Amino acid sequence: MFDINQDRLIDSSLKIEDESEVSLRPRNISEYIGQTNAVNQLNIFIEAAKKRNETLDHVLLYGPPGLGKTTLSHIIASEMGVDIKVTSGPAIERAGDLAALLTNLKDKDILFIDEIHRINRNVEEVLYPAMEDYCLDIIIGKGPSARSIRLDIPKFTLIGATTRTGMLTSPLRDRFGVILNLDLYSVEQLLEIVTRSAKILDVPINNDAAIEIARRSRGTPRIANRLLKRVRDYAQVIGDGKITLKIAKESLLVFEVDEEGLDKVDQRLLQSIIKNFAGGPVGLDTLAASIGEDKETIEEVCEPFLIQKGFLNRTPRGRVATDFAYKHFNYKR
Ligand SMILES: Nc1ncnc2c1ncn2[C@@H]1O[C@H](COP(=O)(O)OP(=O)(O)OP(=O)(O)O)[C@@H](O)[C@H]1O
Ligand SMILES: [Mg+2]
Repeated sequence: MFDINQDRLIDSSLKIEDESEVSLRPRNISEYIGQTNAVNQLNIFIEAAKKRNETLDHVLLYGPPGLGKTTLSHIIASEMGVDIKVTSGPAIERAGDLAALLTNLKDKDILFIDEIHRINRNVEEVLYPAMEDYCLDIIIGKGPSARSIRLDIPKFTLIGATTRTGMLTSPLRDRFGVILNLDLYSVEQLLEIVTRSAKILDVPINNDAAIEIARRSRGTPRIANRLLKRVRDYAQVIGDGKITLKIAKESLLVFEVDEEGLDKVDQRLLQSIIKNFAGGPVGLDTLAASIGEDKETIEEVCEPFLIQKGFLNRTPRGRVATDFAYKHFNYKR
């Protein structure tokens, strides 16, 4: 009936079906829930740039996947009243690709580069003068007759998104005037998001059911929206279409998301630290090998949430399971 033996439901990376999430995407700053710190700062910079009729300074957004970096970039563009071109680090293969993108922009336009930490080294070097002086240094010819010419490009704004600033080289990081960190969302904020999305999707939902979904969304709007859609399917097939607390709990059980929002990977990770490594400390490499997941997923997807929730600590000697984790799985120290 419900074959959910698919990928990780709780995975916050973008899936094909999430494309329909575009309709759930907030269009302006007033619809954007939470991230007050980032939003307040942005409001000021946008206002100031508009007053001076200048280009917005380059912005770097960082935080775990699915927290709204892409959404925020589109909102910045619409608040500034400019166009935005979207690309990603791995998509820009050669310096020439970047040059083509940049020369096609207009003054004040935004170039959004997702996963900017995965940008090619040669391409990155073209970005430096582009960001700093709005120009490109192009080399014409080869060997002794080669010469370099400077080409002016429009005064654009670069918005870069990355999961961790630590993965950026410092010359690149230093060229961003504004660096904003997006935090995991609180249950209250996720509740607002679930309620808003349910309204847009036109599914009736009880408040206690919405809280349940919010609680199990690992602090991530993308997961909240995804769980809401799956629970909606369940409600329509098993129930009468309305999402009640009972329906929400039942379906989340089928999807193997526990009461704290931990999925199978989170559970395996914590249980492995407890059972195989006596609670830790255990190094990331060893841990990754023991549960057969890659390091990046553990660091960028699992850990921020597990640390926020108090299940896990990162120490200089490795990862440690907390008392709370022991209690959650009913293990004794
Ligand atoms: N502040 C918010 N308020 C309401 N909904 C939000 C908010 N932030 C994100 N969302 C919802 O979550 C979805 C995912 O957001 P988005 O694609 O912007 O994440 P992201 O940080 O760019 O993720 P990734 O790092 O994977 O690219 C959006 O489609 C939107 O529906
Ligand atoms: Mg994105």
